[in-house]
Amino acid sequence: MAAFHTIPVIDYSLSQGPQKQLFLSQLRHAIINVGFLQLKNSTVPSSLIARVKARAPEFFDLPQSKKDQINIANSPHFMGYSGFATEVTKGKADQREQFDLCISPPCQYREGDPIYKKLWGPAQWPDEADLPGFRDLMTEYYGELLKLSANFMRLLCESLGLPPNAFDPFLGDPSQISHRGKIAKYHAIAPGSSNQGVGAHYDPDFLNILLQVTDQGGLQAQNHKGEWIPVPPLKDTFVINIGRGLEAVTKNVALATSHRALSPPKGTGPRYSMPFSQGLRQEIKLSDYDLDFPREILALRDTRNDGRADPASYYEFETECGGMANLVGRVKSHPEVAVRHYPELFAKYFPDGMPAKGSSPY
Ligand SMILES: O=C(O)CCC(=O)C(=O)O
Ligand SMILES: [Fe+2]
Repeated sequence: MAAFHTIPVIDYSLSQGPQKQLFLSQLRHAIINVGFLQLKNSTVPSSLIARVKARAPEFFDLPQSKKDQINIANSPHFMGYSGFATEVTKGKADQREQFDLCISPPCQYREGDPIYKKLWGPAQWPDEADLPGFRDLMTEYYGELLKLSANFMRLLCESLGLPPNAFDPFLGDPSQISHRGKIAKYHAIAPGSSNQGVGAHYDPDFLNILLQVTDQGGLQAQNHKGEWIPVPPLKDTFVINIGRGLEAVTKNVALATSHRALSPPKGTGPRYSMPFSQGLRQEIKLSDYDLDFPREILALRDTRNDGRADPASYYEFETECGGMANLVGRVKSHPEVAVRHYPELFAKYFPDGMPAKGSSPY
């Protein structure tokens, strides 16, 4: 299979009518050979997308003291504000600020439970008086994304020759699953400084649905030859990409693809984006499942060029249950949270203590 040079744009509305088979074949190609796609005409109303885009930047305009009050380090659930350039990817600081938020059931961890049960719990929200209506708007938006991702998962199964409900064991009761969203602000490149908005990485979970809030571009996906292919912002369109969890459970049929975001060029203003990651049951060990793919689907996987230009960062999905794999991923990227709330994991993954600002062994 030739390396991809564009990101497929797929029309969700085709899946709801007589052209469903065309939709499924386009989806199959994107999932097996690219690992990225852009979904247009989804079920998320464009008026809602417009309101979310208009308000997402407001969080970052709060006074620094207000943002610091809901710092991510307060939260065992890794929810809240991460200051500029505090997150590190592949040893280098990402030139972005972030606000991690979610819709989540209450924290279910009880004394004696596995530690990963602590990972899920409520977001830290800014005061209602500071951003009136912001929390309700984001809650409405994530509710719509959840509906979309549930339907999209069923279509994804069908595109790979599986029954539409093949992923139900991983997804469980939707009201008991926590999903992670975030708003990221990429600052324009300062003279002489790095243009790493977020460094090359694979996403951990099942499915990631990203809204590019502003129009500068900068998101790129890497093909197997190592070339960086732009994922341009398109109106009312979501970027969807496969995570390492879904790759693991499909025995590599679905492809997780390395990607990165470059900082916006000086003079174009900050770039904002909103990644969302679909959660999955914490107790489940993905490698215990053997999905029954038709032979022709496995043949598509086996004839794909599987060389990876970017060595896959390891997410423990092959050896640990989903909750632990996710927790370890969060610990590695947020040692400031781990040192306070997960001291044993911190000691295991950071035996030399807290890394200097702007550096990390991962
Ligand atoms: O902001 C973007 O365009 C990409 C963000 C991303 O890949 C991530 O946060 O995992
Ligand atoms: Fe990502």
